[in-house]
Amino acid sequence: MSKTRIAFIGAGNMAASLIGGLRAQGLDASQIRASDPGAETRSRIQAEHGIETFENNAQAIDGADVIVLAVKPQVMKAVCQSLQPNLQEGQLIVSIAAGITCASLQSWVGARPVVRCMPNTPALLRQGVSGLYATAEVSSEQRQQAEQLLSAVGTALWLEQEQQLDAVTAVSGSGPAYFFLLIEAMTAAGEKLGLPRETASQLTLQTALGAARMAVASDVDAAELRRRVTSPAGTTEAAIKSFQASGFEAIVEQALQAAATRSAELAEQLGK
Ligand SMILES: NC(=O)C1=CN([C@@H]2O[C@H](COP(=O)(O)OP(=O)(O)OC[C@H]3O[C@@H](n4cnc5c(N)ncnc54)[C@H](OP(=O)(O)O)[C@@H]3O)[C@@H](O)[C@H]2O)C=CC1
Ligand SMILES: O=C(O)[C@@H]1CCC=N1
Repeated sequence: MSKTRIAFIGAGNMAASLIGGLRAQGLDASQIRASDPGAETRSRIQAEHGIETFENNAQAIDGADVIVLAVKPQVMKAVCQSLQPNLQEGQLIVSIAAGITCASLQSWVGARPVVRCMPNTPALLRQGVSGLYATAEVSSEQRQQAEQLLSAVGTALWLEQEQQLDAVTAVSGSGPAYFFLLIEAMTAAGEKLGLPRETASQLTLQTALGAARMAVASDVDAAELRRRVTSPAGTTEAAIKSFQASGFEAIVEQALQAAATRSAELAEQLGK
């Protein structure tokens, strides 16, 4: 990574998280470029990270070793097709878009090395996790470059099958939103039980943080940690029984299935 030059196409939420992580890891601002149609977006990213920005995508990729496609899936085809004539030999394409397959990307940019990955927004705090899949054209040096890019913002896990990215998207790509939803719901319920909103919020947030840290640090699994909180005939047991009577596990399974199905649908709808 010491000399790798990286160009981001699209400088929105995820690109900003990744650029922040790379800069915090010590990558020089001169090694990173970004392009985006939004003048305000470009000014913000330039001011925050000191990198050069462009309105024109072709200018941003000139001389880059790695091109990170960080645009919405809906514009990916148009972006790839407009980049294609300007791509240079040996450039690695890394896509972070939900749903869009390597086959679609290669049909738009040519049979080039492509890594498809799915990061998540805690990348902003370098607490992200990503799944990565590489096409056969990707060299071992390029695999390392992609892994270092995603490792700069958290944990990077290689996948054997591209299809597994639908599941990664359902679990960790969209996952932060599920925890935020639980935080919202617990805070509101605490308030209904008579706590001031700010107190309910602090109790919920510190409990979420503490539980996640315990689960990560512990040598026993989450089910055992849960059992240790659950006294026989106590308060936790009452709450867990209520969750389970409402089909908690099935609700979670159905929600993740809906996300994975949507990921596959995006591939179908936007991949041609
Ligand atoms: N947000 C998340 O939690 C995650 C998102 N992803 C994936 O990351 C990708 C980006 O998502 P996110 O960062 O949230 O989206 P954002 O909308 O925040 O960022 C996308 C950026 O691309 C810009 N853009 C639009 N058209 C072009 C173009 N032709 N050339 C260059 N830039 C362009 C947009 O500008 P404008 O707004 O003006 O259109 C916007 O600034 C998506 O494909 C998503 O699936 C992956 C994992 C997690
Ligand atoms: O909701 C989405 O489609 C994107 C992909 C994963 C998280 N956000």
